[in-house]
Amino acid sequence: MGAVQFKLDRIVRLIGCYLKKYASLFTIFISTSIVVWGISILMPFVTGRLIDVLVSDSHRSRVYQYVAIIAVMNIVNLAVQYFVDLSNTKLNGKIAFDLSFRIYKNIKKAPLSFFENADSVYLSTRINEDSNCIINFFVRNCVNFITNILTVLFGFIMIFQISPVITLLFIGIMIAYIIIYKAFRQPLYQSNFILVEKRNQYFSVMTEQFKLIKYIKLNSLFHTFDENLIKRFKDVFNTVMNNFRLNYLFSNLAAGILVLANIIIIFFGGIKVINKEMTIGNFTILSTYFNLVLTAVHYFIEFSKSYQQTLVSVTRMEQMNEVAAEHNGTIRIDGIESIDIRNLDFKFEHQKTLIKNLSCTMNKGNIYCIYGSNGSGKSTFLNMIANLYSGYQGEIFINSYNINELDMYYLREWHMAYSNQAVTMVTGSIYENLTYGLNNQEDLRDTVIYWCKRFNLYNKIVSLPAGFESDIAADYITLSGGEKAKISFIRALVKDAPVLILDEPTAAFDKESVTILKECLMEIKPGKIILLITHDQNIADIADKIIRIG
Ligand SMILES: Nc1ncnc2c1ncn2[C@@H]1O[C@H](COP(=O)(O)OP(=O)(O)OP(=O)(O)O)[C@@H](O)[C@H]1O
Repeated sequence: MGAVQFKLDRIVRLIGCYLKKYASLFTIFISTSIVVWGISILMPFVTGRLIDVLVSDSHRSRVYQYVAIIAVMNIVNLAVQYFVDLSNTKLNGKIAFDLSFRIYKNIKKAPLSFFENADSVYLSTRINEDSNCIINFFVRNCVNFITNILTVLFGFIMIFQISPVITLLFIGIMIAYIIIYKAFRQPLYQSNFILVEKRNQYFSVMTEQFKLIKYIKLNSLFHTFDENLIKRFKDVFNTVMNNFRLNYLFSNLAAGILVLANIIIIFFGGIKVINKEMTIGNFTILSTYFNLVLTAVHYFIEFSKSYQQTLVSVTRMEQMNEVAAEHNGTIRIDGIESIDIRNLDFKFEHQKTLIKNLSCTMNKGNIYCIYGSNGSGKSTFLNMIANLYSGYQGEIFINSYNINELDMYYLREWHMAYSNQAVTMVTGSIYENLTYGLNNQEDLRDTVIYWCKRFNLYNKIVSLPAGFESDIAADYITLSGGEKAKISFIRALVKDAPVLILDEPTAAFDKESVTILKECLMEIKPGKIILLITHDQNIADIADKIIRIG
């Protein structure tokens, strides 16, 4: 019991705060559920009494009385059930969102290295599936667990009053059930763990096919991808079947005992009625309460199955919740005058040194070209200035502050603009993509239009059916590589931050666009530090200084 208690504590630790946040919804849910339960528990008794009134020669008015009571009970039951379902749906939806939102928020603050080997679809399905499972389990059972215990107790008392012998049968059932549960507990947990892991991984492979659709088509890899999916499906399917067999065995062993018990009670009860030792009404009450109790016991069988599933989700959710956040300092500065790199050494784990003893200073009003061969560490260096990597030797200063002291989230949000070679588009309109994350987006429309015209993108956008408001998906494939690169670059320009970081901005540009980009970098450079990675000598000639990497 201690262990079970401890594990329930873990569930409450994860979602306890929502009990307070949604206290009124919980109150409605619990109170209405108790009313519905109360009616269901009293109904067999009233019905049994009605049967006895019908069998005996009682006055008609007593029959009417019972019928009226039963009718009222049913109507109240129907009406209250609506509020049970409504509050249940609201609680499930709201808390599942809150919990997954909290975990997403936490995970996003994890160091970049956490994501390097993590599959995004796997992670998001895992978080969503686990939060739904935990909330569903908690809301479904927070009332049902208590009412089913009460049902067992109440039924126990009723059965005892009518037949103490049958009460012994009932105790026997409970003992048999506990033995079965103890034998199955661990295998159920393990089987559920393997199943959810494999299911999430399979879903991730499935989604990957759509992400890579262009690649699949271009290389006509349909067959290879199909085979891969079929192979993985077989693996998941075997796991599903093993899990099914185990669950089936557990449920049916327990349910078999219940069926046996039911047959015994009908047999003995029937004989007692024939021998006139029990009235038909009492037999009805006995068998209905016995069935209610069996249903409650059955509930505990299902509860223990879903409890093991939920513990799997709790364990996985705890792992997500405990992912340590990356370091971020507290000092906020407004404006960036200089960036100072001192004796920087950096290597990725298990790799050779990438950046060795690098020192340089970058001041406002200059363009710095980061130069080096493929894989020499240029993008890594820019990421280090944004403080995305830790574990380096040496120091990086911004305005004389070590970047580890600075609130880099704030600095990146307001004082750094970034455009990289792998263009990032988000799901939303083109205009949203051009102004993503910026304040007062509508006020920026003139600026956005100005830069779009300058980069010959304006006519293309307004020719689309909804113009700037045309919706695009994050993996949108009908804009050209150059057009996407222009959107990414314009977004960085519109942000108008004191530091502009450009990682191969011209890789997809035509000659004319490269000239325009050079012109506009020259125009804006007086107020900014511009860091530029390029292999294009044609653009490198606007640099005030070359920083060599590797
Ligand atoms: N997160 C990472 N973990 C391990 N190795 C990494 C990681 N990111 C990059 N690397 C490796 O570090 C090296 C430098 O990568 P980086 O992207 O900085 O090179 P680059 O100079 O910008 O190259 P390119 O000119 O080809 O764009 C590469 O060999 C790359 O494989």
